[in-house]
Amino acid sequence: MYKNTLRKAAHVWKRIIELRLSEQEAFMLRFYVTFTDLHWGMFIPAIKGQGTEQQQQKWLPLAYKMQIIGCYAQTELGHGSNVQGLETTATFDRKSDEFIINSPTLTSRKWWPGGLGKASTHGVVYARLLVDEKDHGVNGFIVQLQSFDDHSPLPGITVADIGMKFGNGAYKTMDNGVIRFNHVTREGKYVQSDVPRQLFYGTMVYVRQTIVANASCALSRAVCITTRYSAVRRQFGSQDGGPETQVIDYKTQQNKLFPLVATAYAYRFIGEWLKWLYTDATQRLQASDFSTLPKAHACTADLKSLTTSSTADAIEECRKLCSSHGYLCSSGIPELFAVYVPACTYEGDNVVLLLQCCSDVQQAEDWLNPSAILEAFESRAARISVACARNINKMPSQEEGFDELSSDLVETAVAHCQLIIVSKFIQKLKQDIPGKGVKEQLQILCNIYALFLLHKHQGEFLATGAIILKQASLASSVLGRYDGNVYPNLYAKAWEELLNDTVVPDDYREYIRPMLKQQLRTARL
Ligand SMILES: Cc1cc2nc3c(=O)[nH]c(=O)nc-3n(C[C@H](O)[C@H](O)[C@H](O)COP(=O)(O)OP(=O)(O)OC[C@H]3O[C@@H](n4cnc5c(N)ncnc54)[C@H](O)[C@@H]3O)c2cc1C
Repeated sequence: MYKNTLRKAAHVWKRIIELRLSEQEAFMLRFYVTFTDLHWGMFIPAIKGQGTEQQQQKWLPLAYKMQIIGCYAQTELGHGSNVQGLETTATFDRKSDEFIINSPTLTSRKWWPGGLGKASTHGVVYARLLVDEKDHGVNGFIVQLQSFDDHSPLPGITVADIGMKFGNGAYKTMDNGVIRFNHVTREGKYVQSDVPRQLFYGTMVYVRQTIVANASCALSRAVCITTRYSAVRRQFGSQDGGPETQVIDYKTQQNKLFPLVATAYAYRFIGEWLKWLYTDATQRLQASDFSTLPKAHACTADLKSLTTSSTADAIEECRKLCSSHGYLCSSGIPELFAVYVPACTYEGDNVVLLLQCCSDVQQAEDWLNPSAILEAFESRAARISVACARNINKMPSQEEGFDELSSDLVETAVAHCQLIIVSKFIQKLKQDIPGKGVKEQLQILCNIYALFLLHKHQGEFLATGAIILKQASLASSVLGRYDGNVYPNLYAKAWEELLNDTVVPDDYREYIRPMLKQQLRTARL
């Protein structure tokens, strides 16, 4: 799969040059090829957004012509969301006038950057800048990773692919990588950057607004597949040998599908608005006006979180709406889901982003009181049931009422079942439960369950902004080890990856080298 991606990337690049495509046209063509995603999607924007003029003049022409391939190396084995916790160091050595890049611990090794494992020759590496033992915090450094002669890692660098990922193809076609720097040096002179700190946020705003736009694309594909199939699929309802009912005519199907179709449109418009917001903020930045940047930053972070979470859920919902056939890879939905779902994690974990943007959201403490939980579930179930019953009574007959309001009935049933489960859980906790500490743990689990539902159906509850983490299955996983020895095992497991049998990918000579070595005079880029 990786070889095939390299082949496609090389071909796409050839066509971009032959057809003399503009940046926008080239973007559309590359959209379907993941291997160079990070080069164009993060490496170049990081240099454009954070580099000094001198740095841009040096690196951008090389990057635009793909004479270097870059990645964005921020996340480490031990830290993702907490960027301030990064451990990689860049120590300025006055004697040699160099930065020495080092991974002092196992957890400091870069872990995840797309394109790092095999393809990239360079990376924007985020590291703590140490000058005369003073820590200047996390800064970006352009570091050469592979030799231009044979693509082997430069001295002091250990680099590999991190291993198989979720899905059938999806991100398995990308060499997300791990890298260890052992006192790596490069020539360079330390110059205090004159680029305003705020521009760092400008890069994030750019990347996140493209993610929001992509949410609409992914969701549109899912609802398009589902809507067409729902019109073709027929189940039940045949009268006198006539055709069965199209499943799109069932209210329950409509109730789930139509809001998703509407959402795809809503996301498209919000994506366009964010693009405008970004362009406006960029123009102002050029005039050293930073006034709109905080708003643009908050909006893109918040909307990135909201749109990617709901799109991932929506694609899965579409799979269910296509039922068994949606589970087949040939439906296109499983692959779409596998490609899409990490958007909830990369460029900022969605929960963490929401926490950043909604600091005034109410806390969950009040809901830890069982009677408050029960009251809320009871009143919600009662309100929905009464409303539903009233609406059914307004119909000419009960049968027609049940048919027309089937979605409401499903909602009522769900609310009622959830009330039963929560109340039984609470009831159980009033009894004696043997085993030291077992009751306390069950109490926590009960709260988690109830608060998860409160959060999921917050529109119905008019509830709080409490955030609940879903529990993942931990069985036979390097993450869920009984001994907690996660990092060494995660790290060791990566080296079992087939792609890591050779340091330089087998296909380097065929695809990467020709791309890096070519002279691209005809390109408009
Ligand atoms: C497909 C893919 C591609 C990627 N590409 C790149 C790349 O090119 N370059 C790169 O540098 N990185 C990349 N990443 C890494 C990505 O940026 C990180 O995964 C992301 O920042 C989240 O960090 P983490 O995975 O370490 O999660 P963690 O931060 O460890 O989060 C674990 C859990 O803790 C929760 N949590 C964390 N902090 C808080 C808090 N303060 N309050 C409440 N809950 C919290 C989170 O919500 C989450 O549920 C990629 C990841 C993926 C999946």
